[in-house]
Amino acid sequence: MKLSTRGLNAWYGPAHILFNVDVALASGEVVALLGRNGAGKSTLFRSVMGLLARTSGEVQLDDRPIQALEPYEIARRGIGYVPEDRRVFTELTVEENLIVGQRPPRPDAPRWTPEQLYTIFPNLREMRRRPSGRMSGGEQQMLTIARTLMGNPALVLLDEPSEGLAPRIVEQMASAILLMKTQGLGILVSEQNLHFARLIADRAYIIEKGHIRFAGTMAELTADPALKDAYLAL
Ligand SMILES: Nc1ncnc2c1ncn2[C@@H]1O[C@H](COP(=O)(O)OP(=O)(O)OP(=O)(O)O)[C@@H](O)[C@H]1O
Repeated sequence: MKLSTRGLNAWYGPAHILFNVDVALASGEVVALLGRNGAGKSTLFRSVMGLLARTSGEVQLDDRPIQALEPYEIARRGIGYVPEDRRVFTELTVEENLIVGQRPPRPDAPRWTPEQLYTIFPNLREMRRRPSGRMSGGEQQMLTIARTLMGNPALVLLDEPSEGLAPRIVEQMASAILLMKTQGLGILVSEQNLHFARLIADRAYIIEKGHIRFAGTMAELTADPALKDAYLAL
């Protein structure tokens, strides 16, 4: 499956936030969307999911336009979205949260069970019967991702999955994302942290003030330190 935007613009009320954004994501690859606070990363994800009142340009899934669809229809076509404000059902146990996320399998996407997700996120297995309100922020972040995978998406958009995590948990998150990729999932990860992106991504985009300033491989990005100085946090 392939997701792409062409000439995507987005507004919040009168404020023009995204300018002619072209990005693409295919099954089986991890792509980083890098940019500072307020650069427009979350807005791009929300625009793709049909959550913004005003956009122009195109969002295509396998070359078919999806920008006129409702958010739930876009999700049903196989795009999973994990927003920054991770929300778990705090009264439910870890395993109950996973079951709530379950959707029918799709032929063109990896199929997940709680058991497989526990192999990717071993912490969740130990806590499977614990109410999810009694977990750390990092564990809740992992649970939100795992619950999204229970919907059997072909592609997922992860909004800053490493944010606020302890270094050891950041490493677990990186290996979880790489395991998700080996199952054939396509993953677009927004990130401020170049170090985390280097651990996981094949390609990257840099967004600044709503414009894509760089598109290329991680090797190309690493080879040009001026990009980091100009557009990314240290
Ligand atoms: N609901 C909103 N109404 C008006 N402006 C908004 C709204 N949400 C975000 N913005 C503005 O849009 C711009 C892009 O914000 P966005 O959240 O997409 O950035 P980001 O790259 O995801 O950064 P962050 O890491 O802070 O989430 C910022 O200038 C922000 O102030």
